[in-house]
Amino acid sequence: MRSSQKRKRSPGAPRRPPITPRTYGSRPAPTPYACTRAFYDLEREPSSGRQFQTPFPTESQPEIDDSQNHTDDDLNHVIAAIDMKDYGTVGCAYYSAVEEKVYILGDCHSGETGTVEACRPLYSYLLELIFRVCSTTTKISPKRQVDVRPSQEFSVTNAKNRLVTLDISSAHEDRLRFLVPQSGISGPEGLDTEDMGFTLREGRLLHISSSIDTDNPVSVGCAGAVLANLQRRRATGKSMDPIGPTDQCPFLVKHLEMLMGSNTFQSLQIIQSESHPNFFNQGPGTKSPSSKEGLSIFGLFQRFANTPQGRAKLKQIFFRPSVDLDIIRQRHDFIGVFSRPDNMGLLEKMTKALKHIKNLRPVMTNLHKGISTGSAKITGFKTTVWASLLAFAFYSIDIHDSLREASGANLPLRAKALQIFEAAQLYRVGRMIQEIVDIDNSEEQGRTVVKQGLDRELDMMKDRYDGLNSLLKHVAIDIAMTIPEDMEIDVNVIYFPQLGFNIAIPLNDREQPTYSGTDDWELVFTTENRAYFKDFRMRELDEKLGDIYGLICEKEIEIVYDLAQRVLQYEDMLIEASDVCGDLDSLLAFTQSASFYKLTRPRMVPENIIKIKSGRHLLQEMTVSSYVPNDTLLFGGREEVDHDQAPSQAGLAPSMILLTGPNYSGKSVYMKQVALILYLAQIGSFVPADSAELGITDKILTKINTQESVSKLQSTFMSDLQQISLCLKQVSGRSLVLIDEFGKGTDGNDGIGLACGILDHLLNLEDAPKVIAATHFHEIFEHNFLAPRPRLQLGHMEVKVCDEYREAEDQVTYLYNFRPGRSSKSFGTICAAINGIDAAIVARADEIASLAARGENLIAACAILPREETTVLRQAV
Ligand SMILES: Nc1ncnc2c1ncn2[C@@H]1O[C@H](COP(=O)(O)OP(=O)(O)OP(=O)(O)O)[C@@H](O)[C@H]1O
Repeated sequence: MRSSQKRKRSPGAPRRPPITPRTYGSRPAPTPYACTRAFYDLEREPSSGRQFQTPFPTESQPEIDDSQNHTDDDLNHVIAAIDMKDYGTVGCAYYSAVEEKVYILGDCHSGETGTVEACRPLYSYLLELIFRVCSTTTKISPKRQVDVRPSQEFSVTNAKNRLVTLDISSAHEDRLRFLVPQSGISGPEGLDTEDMGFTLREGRLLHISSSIDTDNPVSVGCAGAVLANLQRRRATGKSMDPIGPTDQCPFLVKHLEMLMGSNTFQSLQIIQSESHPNFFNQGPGTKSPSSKEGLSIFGLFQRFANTPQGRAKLKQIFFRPSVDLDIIRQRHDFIGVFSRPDNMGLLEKMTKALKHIKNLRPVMTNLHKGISTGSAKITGFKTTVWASLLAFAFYSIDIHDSLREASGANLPLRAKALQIFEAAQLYRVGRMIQEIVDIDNSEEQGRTVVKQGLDRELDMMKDRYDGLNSLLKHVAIDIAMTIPEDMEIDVNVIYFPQLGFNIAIPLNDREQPTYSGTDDWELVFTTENRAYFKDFRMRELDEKLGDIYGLICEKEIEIVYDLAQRVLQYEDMLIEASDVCGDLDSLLAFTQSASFYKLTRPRMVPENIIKIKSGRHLLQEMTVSSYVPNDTLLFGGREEVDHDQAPSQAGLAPSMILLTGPNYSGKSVYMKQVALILYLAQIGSFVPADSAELGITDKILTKINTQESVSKLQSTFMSDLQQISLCLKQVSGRSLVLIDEFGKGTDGNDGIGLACGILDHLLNLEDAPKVIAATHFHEIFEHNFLAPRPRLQLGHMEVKVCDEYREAEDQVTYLYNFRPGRSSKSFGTICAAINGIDAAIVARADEIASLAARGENLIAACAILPREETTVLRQAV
């Protein structure tokens, strides 16, 4: 607080002193997780009754003396490694000793970025998942042991080094030598791989890439950590029995399997993060390069989520489509209920309320921190804490009331939310805060201010403090009067908490006070441009009022601390309520999307079927003026099919649609549209179609859109092969496989052969997956490489062709209708013309294509020189 006086001038307005925050309370901040990396050793109950011992040295348990022989207990081990990168991606891999197999999960995203805390549910989810898998396969309940390992064990480079040393990677070594020939070396048979210009390591790495998707760096790092652990165990095993046969050594790895990959997410544009256009745009404290959601299906839905926890939940749902019919139906029911016209008002009320709701997890952490530390920043936070809590209580009551009112709602989530909101005592928490905290003043002053009328003593102190303004003004005038009249000096009287009252006099050019007062003035301290003195008046004020500000703060801290303790009694319930707001928000986002994008409820059925009427592609339909919807019918598996369901061709029960059609006719869009409809249905959303009848699909496997990257070792064709190899390894009768133009990156005959081989294999599987494939290899049909069969349906995307297309403006009209049967042409040259390729080049391409079609000698034809060149040559001769 300060009062300023200039000699012979009117006094300036006094102002309050800056707030000095203080530390108060003694409650320690919650300890964050000690680390982000952990091992989980899940050992099933030993059959011999031997005591469980951890192979890892931990504080509580010394390293075991594993001097006993390896028994069946070794086979009971499942070793899982989990890691989180600081931008919210969790990876996981585990080893099953009984199967001698390492499973690698695809990288998962917590939905929230930046904190270990945010990933906690995902950690637990993954762990529970593994735990459940282990228990159900053996029907024995596992025990767990956790160990924390150094980060180097989780590095991707180390992981790759370990993966290439596995026996499985060397199985095809004899073939690897032909994969990457060095330029200039032709690569005759018998040459060593190193002679061929690529190392054995690279070759093995390529082979490994056909089993696992190395675009999941966190999970691949975890696999490395699991392998490191197994290596240590084997070392112990060898030391026990140094001459024992190695194949009897436990903890061998003979198989690798990737459980889910990121490829499908990218190729279907489900979730796509784009790097921030400004690479250096990384705000303070940002731990990773910033990214934003690009054009994606998730982006279309995310815009309807209002809370941070709702957005996080939505992302989790998008990353984890369900195969549980009950879960899917419950979500569909929820959307159905809140899409009803009589519930529209409630939907609006809830979404409005959700806009004011914050995620209480960080709010509660700040409440703890504010109580234990109380730096200036934290004091600022506290204001937000109370405002957020009050808003939460207030608006959650609105949501609670709307849920209660909702008609026709027999929904588990509604029941759960009502129960949680009631248990959270929202009224009580809200009233407590409202009675004590002066929210407006707190925000203005950047600290928690207690309301007037709550504590008499505090009110009196505040009155006295407020009266200081006029008191300081008068004192400043008094002092100014004692300064000689010829000196024009600014005199201020300033109150600093802890330092008390001081006279402030400006410094001159020589950094000396412009006035030093009378004998009783004592210089206390100087700053850059002022000197501060105490005289008898200041000492008197110090004595009478000096502690007042400190006393006010202390009293307020006491009251607020007490309030915080009372609120923290409801912490768990409030956090649950905040989480359930996220659940509601995510499903309400689905509900709003359903009405905004005109989605309909799919009928989820137990049969292995995809039956879509007038399906659409959500992203594509936004980019074209009029989108043409299409139907789809596919049956997977081996079960008997109700042939009435099939289209006009009686008895046809296709598990595969093989699409042909000109370039640009909509083949890729069609196949992606089917996959997306299925995907949306299985995350619990309504779908873009007039109607859809869908059976549960366990995986969507894709060979679409090769992503070329300089950081990748593979060529385009190799990458295609690896994608298809991953598909074939993971496919089941319940899967949907999309194959877009496989085999185009190599010699035509090889490509056709490989494509036919793969399609034939998929059709012949007893438990056949549902497949949509697109190809430009018309030779497949012309030479009958794929025998017709009921499981195979040929289809094409319709186009209207003008015979004299060279002259006509619109040579090909794309109708984008899916039609049964095959198309005979690719119209590649017309596409080239449409896309701006020079007319002369297109004409020449047409000429060569028609010669080839007539079976004429292309060499002779190409040897004919153009007329101008012939003339020039004649003249030269
Ligand atoms: N059903 C549709 N309705 C309207 N426009 C469509 C439809 N399907 C596709 N398109 C348009 O056609 C374009 C090309 O589609 P798509 O990439 O699927 O063709 P394609 O047959 O796979 O081509 P290519 O064989 O060259 O890969 C799309 O970008 C879109 O603009």
